[in-house]
Amino acid sequence: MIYTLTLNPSIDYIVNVEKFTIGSVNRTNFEEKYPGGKGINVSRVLFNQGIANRALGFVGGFTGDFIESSLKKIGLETDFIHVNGDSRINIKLKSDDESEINGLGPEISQENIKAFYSKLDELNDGDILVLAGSIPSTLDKEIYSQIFEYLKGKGVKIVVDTTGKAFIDTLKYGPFLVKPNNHELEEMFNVKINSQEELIQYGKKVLDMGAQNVIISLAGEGALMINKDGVYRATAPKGTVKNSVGAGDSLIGGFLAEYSRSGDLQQAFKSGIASGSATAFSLDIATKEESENLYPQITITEVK
Ligand SMILES: Nc1ncnc2c1ncn2[C@@H]1O[C@H](COP(=O)(O)OP(=O)(O)OP(=O)(O)O)[C@@H](O)[C@H]1O
Ligand SMILES: O=P(O)(O)OC[C@@]1(O)O[C@H](CO)[C@@H](O)[C@@H]1O
Repeated sequence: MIYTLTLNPSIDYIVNVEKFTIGSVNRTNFEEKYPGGKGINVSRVLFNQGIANRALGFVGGFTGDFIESSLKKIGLETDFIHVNGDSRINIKLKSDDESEINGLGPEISQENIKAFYSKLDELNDGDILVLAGSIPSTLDKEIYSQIFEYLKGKGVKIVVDTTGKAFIDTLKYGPFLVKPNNHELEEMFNVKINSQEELIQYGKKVLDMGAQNVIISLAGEGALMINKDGVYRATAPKGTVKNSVGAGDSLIGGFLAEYSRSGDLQQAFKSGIASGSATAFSLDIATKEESENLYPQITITEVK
C-alpha cells in the first residue's frame, strides 16, 4: 500500500486575473477550488492512475471538511486526524506571472500527533510512505526525521519532498526517493548552478548523503535522475502551461504509480515526467489519459 502524508493540507484557490495590479481592486475572470497539499496531490495522481493509496494528514474546520469530502467523493481513501482550527486556503494567482500565497494552517496538538503515530503502526514491509510538503510552524521541525526513526527496520520505503534542514536531516536515513528542483538544490548547497554537469555534481552529493534515487526536476526542461545505476536525463514534452501547481507532486505520483506496477526505475522516471507535464498542461491534477498521451514525446537518455 502507498501512503501519503500531508501535514498541512490546503484548499488551493486558483484565480485568474487578467492584469493583476498591486494596490488596486482586481477581479477574477476564472476561479476554481481543489483539495491541495503536496501529499494529497501525490495521492490524487496515484488514484487517477488506478493505484490504491491512502492519504494521511491533519485537517480541520469547514476547509478541512471540503478537502476530506472532495477526496472521499471521488473514492480516494483518506485517514485524516481532525484538528481544532481551520485547514488553510492557499491562493494561486495566475496573471502575467504565477504567484502563490500559502497559509499558516491550524495548530496541531500533542494529542493529534499521538493519534497520527498510531496510524503509522499500520505500515508494514513493502509499503511506501510519501512525506511531502512544508512542516507547519506548530510542529516539531524534526518530525520527518522522527517518522524515519519510528519506522526504522520495518521495511517501509520513504519518499521525501520538502526543503531546508528538514530535508537534509532525512538523508542519513536513506530515503527511497527525493525530488529537489534545481532551485532547491542551489539553496541546499548555497551555490549557483550553471550547467548540467554541476546539477549532476550536486545531485551525486545528495546520493552520497544517503538518498537511493535523486530526481532533480527542471520544470519545462524535464529532469535528471541519479541513482547507483547511473545518471539519466528526461526531456519534457512541449505544451501550453495552464497551471503548474502540483507538477512536482505529479512527477512523484507518476513515478510511484509505474514503480508499483513494474518496479522499473527508468520506466517510473518516464511516467513521472509524463504526469508532471500533464499536470502543468491542465488546470487540475493530470488524469491517466492526459499523462499517457505525452509518453511518445519523452525520451530518457543515460548521461555518461
Ligand atoms: N513548463 C513546463 N513544460 C513541460 N513540463 C513541465 C513544465 N513545468 C513543469 N513540468 C513538468 O513537471 C515536472 C516537475 O516540475 P518542476 O520542476 O516545476 O517541479 P516543482 O518545482 O516541484 O513544481 P511545483 O512546486 O510547481 O509542484 C517537470 O520535471 C516536468 O516534467
Ligand atoms: O506550503 P507547502 O506545504 O510547501 O506547499 C503547499 C502547496 O503549495 O503545494 C502544493 C503544490 O506542490 C499545493 O497543492 C499546495 O498549496
